[in-house]
Amino acid sequence: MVFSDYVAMVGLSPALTVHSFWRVLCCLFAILPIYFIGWIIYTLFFHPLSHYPGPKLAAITPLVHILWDIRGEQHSIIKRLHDKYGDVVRIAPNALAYRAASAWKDIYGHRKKGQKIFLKDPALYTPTPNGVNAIITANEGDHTRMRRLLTHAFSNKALGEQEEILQTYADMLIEKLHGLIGSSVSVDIDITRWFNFTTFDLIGDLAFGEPFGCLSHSKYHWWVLIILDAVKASAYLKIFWFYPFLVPLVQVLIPKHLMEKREASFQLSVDKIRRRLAKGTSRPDFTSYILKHAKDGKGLSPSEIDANSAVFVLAGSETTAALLSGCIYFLMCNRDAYNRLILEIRNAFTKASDIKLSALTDLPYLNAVLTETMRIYPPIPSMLPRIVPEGGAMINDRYVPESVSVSISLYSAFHAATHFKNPESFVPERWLNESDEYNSDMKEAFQPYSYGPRNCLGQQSVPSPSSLTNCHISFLTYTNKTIPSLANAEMRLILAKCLWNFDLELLPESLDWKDHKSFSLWKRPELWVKLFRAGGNDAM
Ligand code: HEM
Repeated sequence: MVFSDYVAMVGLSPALTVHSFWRVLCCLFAILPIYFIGWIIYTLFFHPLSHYPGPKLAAITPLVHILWDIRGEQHSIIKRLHDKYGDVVRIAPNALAYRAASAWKDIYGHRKKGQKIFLKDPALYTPTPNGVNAIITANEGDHTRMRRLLTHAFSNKALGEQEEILQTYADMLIEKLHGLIGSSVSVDIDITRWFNFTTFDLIGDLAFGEPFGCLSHSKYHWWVLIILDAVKASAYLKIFWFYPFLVPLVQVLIPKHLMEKREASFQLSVDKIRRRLAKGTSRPDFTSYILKHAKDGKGLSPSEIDANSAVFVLAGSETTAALLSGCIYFLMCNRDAYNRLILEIRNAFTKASDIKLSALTDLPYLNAVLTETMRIYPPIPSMLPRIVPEGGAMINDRYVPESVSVSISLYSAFHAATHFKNPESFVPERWLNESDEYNSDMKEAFQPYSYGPRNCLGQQSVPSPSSLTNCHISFLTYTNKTIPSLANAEMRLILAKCLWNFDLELLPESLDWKDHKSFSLWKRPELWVKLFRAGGNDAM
């Protein structure tokens, strides 16, 4: 409907109304700058966060930090800001980013009775494309129900039953890599793709009862290729949280291919989980645990099962694949660490079939290497924003008013010189008590799996259901040899088998590999290495 039609319809004199329309428009144009100037003065000088340091432009508009996200630079920019301004930085009109160790407990820790919890910031945690919340985005009540149910799939007992599945994919990887070398002395490979193949196939089997077929076909399944684009779409979706009036422009503002990939990746996981549910078998995958409560009313609804399965695949594959790639890169760049690890692994096992999960917990250097990789190259380098509850809260010994979005930046906290000596150096020894050199490291700042009731389910090991309500972790959890977990078990097994079977050398094209972008997860480029059969490289 054009303006004149509208005028005719409401029965106004066209001349008068056109005149009024222009007057209203002119007034609007006059008022807008006044509004914006007023907003800038308020947000910089009178807003409750105006005393927090940070870039002025970011304090005025959330668009600045959305731009950091969209450009994949959030992790490095926040680190630079912390180095410049200190442990807390205002990164948006209503958002603070922390790096202090105490903020873990203040923001993410378990609450005392009567204390309100910090809910996940809905600007980042959007429901899956079916509009349903999975465990990662669920509200408190639904989260407790889902976590209680799903925790059983990650118990020690479950892990024991799942070992066979883990071994199958680790062995398939080794067999494929041997096949690539064939009768040659060595082969040049992009090792990131092989780790991706393995962790996606493995988690596909655990979540859906069928792998993605990446290892068997030696190529990416389309789902794996688009998954990071699907995550990237979420960075764009944030714009609509801050500016809901832009929703009608969704088609214009978000690249169409990103939205399509988000939908397609979700639909594939729905198809796969439906196939798994139809089989109804009792193999020791996640679904069998979910199905145990299907009929007693305590279980997940079909759409919750869809949503959670998609989350499992993403949470459980990209993270471990990133860590393994990072681990190989830092070992290649630090030959002393590499040689020490090779020695530990090869001395521990005389034959490949001896490499069992239980035996791997006894290799301190292996665990120290994985932990140090997690520090220097955390698989989730970004922020995990939460909303300060009603009444406000003390964070890092300072009062923060309610409704403010607060987060730790994992990358920044783990790279802070105030927390770790030589933060940019790869030093697995800092996690072993061999000398006093790294005693001053503030290890409490290091929580790569997050902290408190919403920490990572995949790192959690649950001895008995009675301890479910008190499952917070300390950094000891993943260096402590007595506590395996799915994430640790998988990474130890794959890394140990690779290094027992092969020697590796970094190729020149990947020397600067570590400098890349992140979109909640890393956008890993190819990592080119020369692969030899163990002992087959005379130069080593
Ligand atoms: C190196 C490996 C891993 C790292 C560093 C990691 C890290 C994390 C982090 C930081 C969170 C908190 C996310 C948030 O607050 O938004 C999380 C949550 C989660 N992770 Fe992991 N993760 C890893 C592996 C896994 C694996 C193998 C699985 C298995 C499927 C898994 C499943 C989950 C689930 C289900 C959640 C949501 C838990 C909840 O909200 O209660 N993760 N992970």
